[in-house]
Amino acid sequence: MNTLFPIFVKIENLQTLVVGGGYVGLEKVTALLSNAPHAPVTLVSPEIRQEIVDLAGQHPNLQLIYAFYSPNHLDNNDLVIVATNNKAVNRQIQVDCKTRRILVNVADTPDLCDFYLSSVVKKGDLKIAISTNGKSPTFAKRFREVLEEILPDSLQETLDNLQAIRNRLKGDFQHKMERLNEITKVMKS
Ligand SMILES: C[C@@]1(CC(=O)O)c2cc3[nH]c(cc4nc(cc5[nH]c(cc(n2)[C@H]1CCC(=O)O)[C@@](C)(CC(=O)O)[C@@H]5CCC(=O)O)C(CC(=O)O)=C4CCC(=O)O)c(CCC(=O)O)c3CC(=O)O
Ligand SMILES: NC(=O)C1=CN([C@@H]2O[C@H](COP(=O)(O)OP(=O)(O)OC[C@H]3O[C@@H](n4cnc5c(N)ncnc54)[C@H](O)[C@@H]3O)[C@@H](O)[C@H]2O)C=CC1
Repeated sequence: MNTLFPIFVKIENLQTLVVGGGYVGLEKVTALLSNAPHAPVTLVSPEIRQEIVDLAGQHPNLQLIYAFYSPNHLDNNDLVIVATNNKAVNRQIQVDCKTRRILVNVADTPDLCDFYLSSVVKKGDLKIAISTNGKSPTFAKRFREVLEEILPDSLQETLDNLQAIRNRLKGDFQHKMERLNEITKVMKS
């Protein structure tokens, strides 16, 4: 069954905590900040990879805490991504998050995740998130590369033009919808 419900989150408006400062922590922080450079993110870990320290140098909104996880680190956070190399700690953090109704991702344990990260294709304002329902992240990565290759850079111009037309169109909702459907019909051929 594929029951995942995709949403696009305004991560700048939320507080995100990443637990674990290793390779996976780096991947997840990079994923967050490459989409939203100003998103407020805190990373807690006794040891933190140099690449993450460098990222914090470029992003004042990335706060580093050198400590082992404790439940008070969850305070004021909306989303938590767990990436320690200790399964028992990961599980405990997941339980703590559920108690507090905080959405949680445990990178190495799909069954403990409330949400998955996706492969992200971005061409200007167009963003496509790819999921394989946890089956093959590598397929998601490869498919992202295929889409990045085939989507033309001119897409942004098309979106800008469509926005201008959308803003100019007068009339009721029905009329606008019909016009915009008419104008974009060419995409289907
Ligand atoms: C369920 C999910 C939960 C989550 O992490 O959110 C999850 C779980 C796991 N990943 C594992 C491994 C790898 N993950 C990647 C890469 C990515 N993983 C991402 C997402 C997800 N990974 C979620 C499902 C997404 C979906 O539905 O497709 C991407 C898309 C987004 C991101 O992480 O930002 C990002 C690609 C970004 C890009 O480049 O576009 C690579 C390849 C690589 O890095 O080259 C490998 C090694 C190869 C392999 O093992 O497949 C393991 C085994 C760990 C172990 O063996 O210890 C588990 C655990 C398990 O499956 O049990
Ligand atoms: N979902 C995914 O994409 C993938 C998941 N994994 C899994 O993710 C986990 C982490 O992998 P890596 O980052 O490569 O490991 P790593 O060993 O590079 O990093 C682990 C980090 O966790 C920190 N840590 C340990 N105990 C902690 C605690 N109590 N509180 C806070 N931080 C703590 C360590 O200081 C270290 O910085 C592994 O269990 C691995 O199996 C691995 C590859 C891909």
